[in-house]
Amino acid sequence: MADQILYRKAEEVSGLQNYIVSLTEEEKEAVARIIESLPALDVRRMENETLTQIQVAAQQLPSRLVEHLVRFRREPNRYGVIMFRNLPTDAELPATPADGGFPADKSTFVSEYCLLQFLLFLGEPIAYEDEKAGLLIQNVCPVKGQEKRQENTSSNHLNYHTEDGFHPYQPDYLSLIGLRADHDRVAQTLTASVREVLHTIPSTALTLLRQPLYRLSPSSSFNITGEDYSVVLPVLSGSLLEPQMCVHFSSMEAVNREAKWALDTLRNALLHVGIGFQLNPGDLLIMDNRLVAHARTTFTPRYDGKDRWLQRMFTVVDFHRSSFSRGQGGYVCSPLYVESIKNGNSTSLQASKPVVID
Ligand SMILES: O=C(O)CCC(=O)C(=O)O
Ligand SMILES: [Fe+2]
Repeated sequence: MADQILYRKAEEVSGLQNYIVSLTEEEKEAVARIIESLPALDVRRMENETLTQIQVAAQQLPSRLVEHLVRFRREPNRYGVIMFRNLPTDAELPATPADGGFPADKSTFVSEYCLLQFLLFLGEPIAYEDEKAGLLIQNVCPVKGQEKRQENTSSNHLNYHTEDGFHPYQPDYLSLIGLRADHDRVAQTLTASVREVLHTIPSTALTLLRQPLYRLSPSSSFNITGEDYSVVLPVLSGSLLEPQMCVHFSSMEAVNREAKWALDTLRNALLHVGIGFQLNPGDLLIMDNRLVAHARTTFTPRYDGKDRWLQRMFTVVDFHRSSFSRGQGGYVCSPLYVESIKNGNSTSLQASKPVVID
């Protein structure tokens, strides 16, 4: 069932305005000039050397923007998000990919370069072979026939979730850049931060939310083959006063009634602090995936090539932790595989296939 939609528009949340950074025309030109100096990108084969060149070039970004990124990484704000507006955009765009896949006919790379330049200040890029073909920069578009799915190819309400929270190497940061708005300009990406609600949650609920009492199944965007699988996790972890949160209001189930009560309490609290961001061309929203859950409101696609189109990229702060899964020099985690635990009734997801080095 879809969550009841309750949110304030980002422009109306006064404290958030410090973290909505609109580029001046000079800053926009400076970003565009850096991008012009960079070669054409092959998004399907991003070499380490290419990433290094992009990151070196990004050191020339206007210092105000760099300062915002550095501060966000060091001390995330209570909303767990930062947004940049008025970024340069691609002069021409091909049709919005009908299948949400790679747009082979996109011949300029302004949106990709904006994502990469900004996100490389927030860790190392990461992707997953079982999701969106392991693309580092993924396309988020409505797909015909998938309107009601709880994944980003849908257009009905998408419930709050932590991105890939079931994955051992889930993203620390998740970013979305707007290429095309929806026709009616109604789609809002919603965020809800644990830091906004923690003080409202009774301590009994907090204690339960810190226990591994929550079963989480991978999202349907992940092509994991095998039997039924899930992981059992706590919802809150880490610091008592500034915990991390992992939730999913479609694919997470509490294992008993008390745990369900605690999750419902958190869910209701989050539903009251939602913030809505409309992602127009040139808008970049960066979320700390450890602090915020995100969702999306309903919109109506026309499947006419001009539908809503976002691009998405993930980063992690500790890249080494996933090195076994990624193998040498790569940023794509190898497929998860499912291993039954015969003595319990459960299954568990294993980190990855071992990497074979010739
Ligand atoms: O469409 C959106 O605004 C967000 C979709 C989403 O949850 C995602 O791409 O991770
Ligand atoms: Fe998502």
